[in-house]
Amino acid sequence: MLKLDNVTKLFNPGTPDEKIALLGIDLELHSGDFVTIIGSNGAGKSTLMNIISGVMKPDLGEVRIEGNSISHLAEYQRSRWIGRVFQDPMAGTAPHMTIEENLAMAYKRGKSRGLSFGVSASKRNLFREQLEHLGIGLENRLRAKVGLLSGGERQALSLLMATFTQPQILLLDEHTAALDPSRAELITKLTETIVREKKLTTLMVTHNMEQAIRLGNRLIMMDKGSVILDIDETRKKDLTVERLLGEFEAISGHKLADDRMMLG
Ligand SMILES: Nc1ncnc2c1ncn2[C@@H]1O[C@H](COP(=O)(O)OP(=O)(O)OP(=O)(O)O)[C@@H](O)[C@H]1O
Repeated sequence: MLKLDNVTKLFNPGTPDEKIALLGIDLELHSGDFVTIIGSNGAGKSTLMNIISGVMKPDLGEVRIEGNSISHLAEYQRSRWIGRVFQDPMAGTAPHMTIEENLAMAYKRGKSRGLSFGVSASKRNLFREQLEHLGIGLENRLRAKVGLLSGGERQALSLLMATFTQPQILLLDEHTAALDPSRAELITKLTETIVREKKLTTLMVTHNMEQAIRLGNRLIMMDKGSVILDIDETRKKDLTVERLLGEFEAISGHKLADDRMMLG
């Protein structure tokens, strides 16, 4: 499904500020995999998400979907296959547009040119149906401006928009980190439901160890630009936060340093 071969990214190469953000990453996600990623500060998690989504190009290596290289494609060209939800609830939606206009925009993604952002009666019914499924009453506020929604409501809408057209890959970039605990839990539950129902292949960066262990069928730990631990479903079932931190320390030779780390 998604395959990264030898993906390497340096910032400021050849200068005293040179930073190796990713060092020869080989990673394969199979269809339906839900992989959580944790790692220390500056491990390369955001760079990895940016390279998969096309925000950045790698210096070396290839990104492939279903065997086809997408390395040469720009972010907007990849958006038909890749949905992304960011940490910042403001990032995934247009605040001055209404809920239905935002959904119309998401609906159009990856479709041929010429379709308008207009909202026909049949589209409105589809949007209402999808919003109802979120279970937070947004279906009654189709014409409300998105800027008026709470952070949790915007993240729920962002999640729906990112997955509306059934992307092949869903990237979740600490998407619950900016929310209070009850809203974060709501978005986590919605994520689980949407990923399960739409059978999405998902990569989720989180600073919440307990969440990383509980969600998904595979867990990856990164440190200094490399994947240092790749834990499958069977091993993940017996994992605890303590054991995970212990394994990290044994392999990396240092304690996990993460300013935003939450144990559970
Ligand atoms: N635009 C940039 N210019 C220079 N260096 C950068 C840039 N973006 C990232 N880096 C560096 O690349 C490395 C990887 O950064 P990245 O943001 O991918 O890590 P991260 O795992 O997401 O970290 P965190 O969890 O602390 O946000 C770090 O050393 C970082 O300082």
